[in-house]
Amino acid sequence: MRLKFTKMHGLGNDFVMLDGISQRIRLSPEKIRRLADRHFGIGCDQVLVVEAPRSPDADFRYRIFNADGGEVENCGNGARCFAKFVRERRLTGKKQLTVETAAGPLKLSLLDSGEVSVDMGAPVLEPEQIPFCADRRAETYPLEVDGEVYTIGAVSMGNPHAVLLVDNVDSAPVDTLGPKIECHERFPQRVNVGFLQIQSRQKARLRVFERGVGETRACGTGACAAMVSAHLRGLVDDSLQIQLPGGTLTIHWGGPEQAVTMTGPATTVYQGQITL
Ligand SMILES: N[C@H](CCC[C@H](N)C(=O)O)C(=O)O
Repeated sequence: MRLKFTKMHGLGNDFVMLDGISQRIRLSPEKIRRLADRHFGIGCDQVLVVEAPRSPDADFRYRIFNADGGEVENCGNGARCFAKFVRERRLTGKKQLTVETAAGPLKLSLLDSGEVSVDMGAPVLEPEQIPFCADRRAETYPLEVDGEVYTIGAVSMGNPHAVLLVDNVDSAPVDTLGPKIECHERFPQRVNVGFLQIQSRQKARLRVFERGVGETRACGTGACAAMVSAHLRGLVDDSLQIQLPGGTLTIHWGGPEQAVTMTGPATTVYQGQITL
């Protein structure tokens, strides 16, 4: 199978973008892993496949696959890259888009600045919907890992996130604690793990160990989940600048039942073809 692709990134969280409208795409988990492999394939954190919408209310549908081959529900950085991708490929002339994802519809706006703003929908906080095993909904939960108890927030942005507060992200145990929490038994579908350093009520730093990938240079849904968890704990205002290793996202959330808005860049790196 010969595939045309576009390599893109959102703050260094990188993607192989595939137009599934003008080319017929059949991808097994093994083929996804091959595309994502940084030595035997193109190399990326996620593979995104753009398709025609199933609903008349949407402009497109897009599917998201982690580097390990698993399909997931949502991808914030990917949503921004998707919006730029469909404009650049002239699949649409619109600047306001509705896209179907496995987590539901997202509304995206291409801004004159070149950045993209995404209405990420309202966070999900009920443990069984995250999913996370807990007796009741709370702002924070104790989580035991190797005999030590950590305090986490648990939030879904369509995909599951655990959020830990740290004094300094540079010294956070991302590589050691990240994978242990990713596969913790209380997260039956595994989980993305965010390490959040709050600098003020308007600024924070974040590193994310992503489910199915490992640490990435940025995580859009992770930034949204971290903001929600910090807001629930009364630690930040309604608008937060989050600095990730790859750059900064602006996240806005007014409180429970309200949508989270994420704004940031999307970058096209190159186009190519691959035979799988
Ligand atoms: N690893 C995530 C999917 C990609 C999310 C991330 N790249 C973003 O920008 O939100 C998961 O398994 O739920």
